[in-house]
Amino acid sequence: MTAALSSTGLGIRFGGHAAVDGVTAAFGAGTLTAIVGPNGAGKTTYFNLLSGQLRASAGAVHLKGEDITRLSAAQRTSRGIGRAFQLTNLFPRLTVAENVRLAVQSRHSAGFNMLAMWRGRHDLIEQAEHYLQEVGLAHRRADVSSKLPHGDKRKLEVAILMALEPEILMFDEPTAGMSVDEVPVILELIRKLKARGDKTILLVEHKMDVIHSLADRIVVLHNGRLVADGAPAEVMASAIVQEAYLGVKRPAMKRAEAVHA
Ligand SMILES: Nc1ncnc2c1ncn2[C@@H]1O[C@H](COP(=O)(O)OP(=O)(O)OP(=O)(O)O)[C@@H](O)[C@H]1O
Repeated sequence: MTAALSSTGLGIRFGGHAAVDGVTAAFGAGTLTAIVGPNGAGKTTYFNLLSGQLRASAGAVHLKGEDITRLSAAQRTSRGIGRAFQLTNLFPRLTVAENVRLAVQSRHSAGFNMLAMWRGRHDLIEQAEHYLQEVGLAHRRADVSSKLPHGDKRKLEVAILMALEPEILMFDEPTAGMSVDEVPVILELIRKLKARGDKTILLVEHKMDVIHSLADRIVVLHNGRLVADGAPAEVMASAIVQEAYLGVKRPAMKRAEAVHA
């Protein structure tokens, strides 16, 4: 079966350094894959290559069989690749509701800049309200987004992503900087998206409990290379992961600590 999203020999060099080095992986529709690896392993760079923020110096990216390697990030978004950034896709001066409405609107019209068009479009307003309810931000609908606490900004980011209704959802450390009691809210949202069964979800994550509770599969990157790919239990038990990744937390793994640094 054709993968929803795949990379073949994907790579990029910064100067002489291969940040991502020949990564081949395929992500099936309805699956959630966690991308893990030590700091500097190339996870975010790999995400950037898949979503089009960076152009590959080698290899290809395919979306449902179509070669999208040369497409811009905006073209990939319009084809169904959605990514939650680290808060960079919020309009800080707009309210929470306006941010989500713009995302809904972008699916229904060409423009991002016509809040006036909302008059009379109760169907779109209701859709935006639905996503706000889903992420538990309805009570914040009139707040200016720049004034939100960090956790609420992350929830808003997820609401915006959901409102874009992408087929592929990419989350880069969605719970980073969140308080302990906020983390489950985001995890529940991702779990719900997964339960729909029609989304392909990629998640860069450091927290092992999060990975274990959500992932169908784990891809491990190390020094830009894919070093393991499989079911969570199998991958976490593999020697290469124990040494290269989990090793950073174990006293005997001085070498892995050096890699981590
Ligand atoms: N724009 C860039 N220019 C030069 N080097 C870069 C650039 N972006 C990333 N790198 C380098 O590429 C390597 C991979 O970085 P990347 O941020 O993808 O790792 P990561 O696995 O996401 O790390 P972390 O877990 O710390 O976020 C690192 O050595 C990093 O310094």
